Amino acid sequence: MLNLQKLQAVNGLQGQIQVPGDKSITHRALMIGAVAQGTTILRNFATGEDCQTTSKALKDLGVHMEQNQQALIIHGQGFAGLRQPFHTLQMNNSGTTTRLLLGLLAGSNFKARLNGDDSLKRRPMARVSQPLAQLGADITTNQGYLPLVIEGQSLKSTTIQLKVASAQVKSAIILAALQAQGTTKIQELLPTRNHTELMLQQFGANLVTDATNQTITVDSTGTLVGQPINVPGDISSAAFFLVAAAITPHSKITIKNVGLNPTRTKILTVLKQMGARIAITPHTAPGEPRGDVSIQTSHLQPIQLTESDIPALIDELPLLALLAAHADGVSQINGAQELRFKESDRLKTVAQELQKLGVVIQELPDGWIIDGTKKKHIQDVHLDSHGDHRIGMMLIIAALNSDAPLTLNNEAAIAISYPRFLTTLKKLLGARL
Ligand SMILES: O=C(O)C1=C[C@@H](OP(=O)(O)O)[C@@H](O)[C@H](O)C1
Ligand SMILES: C=C(OP(=O)(O)O)C(=O)O
Repeated sequence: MLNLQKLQAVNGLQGQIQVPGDKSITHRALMIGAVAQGTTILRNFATGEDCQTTSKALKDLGVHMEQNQQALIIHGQGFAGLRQPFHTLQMNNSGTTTRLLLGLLAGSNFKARLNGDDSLKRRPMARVSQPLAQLGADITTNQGYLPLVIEGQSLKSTTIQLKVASAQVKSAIILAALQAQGTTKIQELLPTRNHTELMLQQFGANLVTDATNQTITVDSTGTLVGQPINVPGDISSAAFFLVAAAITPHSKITIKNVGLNPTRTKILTVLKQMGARIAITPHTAPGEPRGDVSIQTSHLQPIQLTESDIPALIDELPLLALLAAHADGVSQINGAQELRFKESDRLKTVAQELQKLGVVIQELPDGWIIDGTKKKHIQDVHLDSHGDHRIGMMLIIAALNSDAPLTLNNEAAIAISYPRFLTTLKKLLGARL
């Protein structure tokens, strides 16, 4: 149990920090590096538990990797270099590992069994096994959930219309399409993060995107060649501190080297729309866009968001609820039903935990209504992450401005994406470590 009373922001948040490398990009670099030919050198990669789950699974599949102080070196031997694992592949808490790996293994010449922790076992896998089956994949799920068995098949290309706006599902299909005979067309429901597409283009895949039609065309004729990848800071991790500074008096912070891929930056747009004093200085480096982001304490206006706004800030929505609780008016978020399928049912857990803090928040089937003008007294000092890293970190930020004796249960979940979160937060608070 974490004592949150020790983490009060008495003098605001100040200073300059960096956040860990992007989790989504790290998962992809590990997997694509593993099936490319030659050496992939990965710098500034995410070291949280989810990405360790990916590297462990790849090692279990026979991929050779070594780590020195600055870089992870992956010795890829093509798709044909993957080997049947000796035991069940453990997906732990990571949805991205599970779903992308299914795409990677769909065209192999062996069988693998995948399982996960209790949270992951509650998350839907039919959304990925069904479209992969259209390419000829053979996946037997436990009624749409883990554990599952995948038996590699020779795959045939086709056209696939995605039924959910999910970068994980899209990426799984793209990774399978690289192994399918012919040309696969994927039609997205809404644009989602495009790190898989950008990285595969860098590695030499034959992949074309059409932003106007939201289609991706993948041909298996390209050859993937190992690449150097310098991962930008994770905007989804940076967001905790951006929101903390915006809502905490006397704050002014800068986060260096944050990933600024437009499919991920909606939180910055929304902060601006809400009136946050934010400045972005882009870098000119090649590869994924990145830059420095500065923010100060701000007077916030309410916001309305609908379905098309959601994918580009999907993981920041718990934080957005907290921002809305500090805005001068009533905010409404709709079209966010995907939050029910994350590490926890985030629509429910966010409402439940913020209500403990006296926030006036109503859970809707697909979002929330949050009245920032009507704060009640603290209802319960015992907060809970529900084993969900993003809920845990959001609650720590929510508690910064309270002098109540608050505690956080299940705080260990933070290590899923950000093991050093508290160290960095304490640095910004000026606290002794
Ligand atoms: O592709 C990815 O790396 C991710 C996609 C999103 O999930 P969905 O694809 O399920 O929306 C996001 O919530 C997750 O944290 C990471
Ligand atoms: C949903 C998340 O991750 P995953 O789906 O990979 O478990 C997340 O990091 O918020």
